Amino acid sequence: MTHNTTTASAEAEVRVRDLTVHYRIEGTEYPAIASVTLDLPRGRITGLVGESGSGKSTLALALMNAISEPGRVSGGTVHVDGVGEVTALSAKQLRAVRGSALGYVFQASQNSMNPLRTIGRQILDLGRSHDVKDLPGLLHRARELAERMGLDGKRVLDSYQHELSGGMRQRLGIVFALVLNAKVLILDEPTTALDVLSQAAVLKIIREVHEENHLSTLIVTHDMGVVSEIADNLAVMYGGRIVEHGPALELLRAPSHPYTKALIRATARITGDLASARALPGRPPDLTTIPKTGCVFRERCAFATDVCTGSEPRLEEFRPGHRRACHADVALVRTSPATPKGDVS
Ligand SMILES: Nc1ncnc2c1ncn2[C@@H]1O[C@H](COP(=O)(O)OP(=O)(O)OP(=O)(O)O)[C@@H](O)[C@H]1O
Repeated sequence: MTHNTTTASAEAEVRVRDLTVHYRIEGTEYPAIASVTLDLPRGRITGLVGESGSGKSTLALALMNAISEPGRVSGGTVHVDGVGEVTALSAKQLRAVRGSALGYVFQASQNSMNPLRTIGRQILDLGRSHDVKDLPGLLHRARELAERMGLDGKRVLDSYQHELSGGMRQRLGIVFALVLNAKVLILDEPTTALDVLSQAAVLKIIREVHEENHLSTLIVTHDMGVVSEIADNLAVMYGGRIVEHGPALELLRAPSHPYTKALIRATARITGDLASARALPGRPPDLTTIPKTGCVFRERCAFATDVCTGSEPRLEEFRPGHRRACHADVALVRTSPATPKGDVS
């Protein structure tokens, strides 16, 4: 692991402030993420974790201003250095920025290639749509990246999507995200189609390319094992909120939010002990059941008191570069063996 130990000193390439996204369901709007404030520092990999439905993909899409109907960005800002305010860009400006300044691999993007064109032609299309002058150079870089991903570069560039396995397409998704030399890289579940060995190899390459190009990288995953291997900083989401954010090692060793603690305990690869790994009890809320007042985690939290029903805890820094949103005492959460409430599944 090559984790840095602080979030505070690095310069932020991406600054998200009070970002809120609503989805409309049967005529009523519900917040999928609420007042998210987060910096993605240059040269750092930030892991975004949380159970299914916590709002991770919505946040990743909102960073690119790519939320579509029935959703909308209803508040807040996303500032990217060298690009400006992303939520204020026109559709044309957005097309130019996506892929070039902002590289991304969205969930299931291994299924979203053009079935009628070879991968090489699609790389050329990408280059042309971003006014790349040196197209042979672009192909060369794509081939080199593919080879670093453990693929036969020439073969995959000459292939059509249907000739490639899910794992190969997933690696190529990462090649597409990196080939235009983006400064910000957003990867949503980049290794889910890979077996554990390939996953480790691809994570290593992401880390190398990230360091060579001094990127700001966000990796979205529900897999704490993935982020424990690669992330410098971690942001933990629950019910559309960031509930803890700080240096990865510190957060993994001494979680200070009851939800982070439960999430880590449920991950055998981190505890290193299958027998001691405990399933996270209870279920996360969906959009219609997220509490409107108080702490969103209180119904599953072993530390909840009356104050958690009455007021929502703010995400506040309790030591440099480490923030959490919880009313309970930090030391108590860190030292107590308490597990979350709920019906053990
Ligand atoms: N297009 C949509 N219309 C309505 N609700 C949506 C839409 N997309 C997402 N949601 C809801 O918004 C909430 C957040 O979803 P999101 O996909 O961002 O979570 P996630 O943490 O990325 O989950 P997963 O790990 O399963 O992808 C969920 O309750 C989800 O059902």
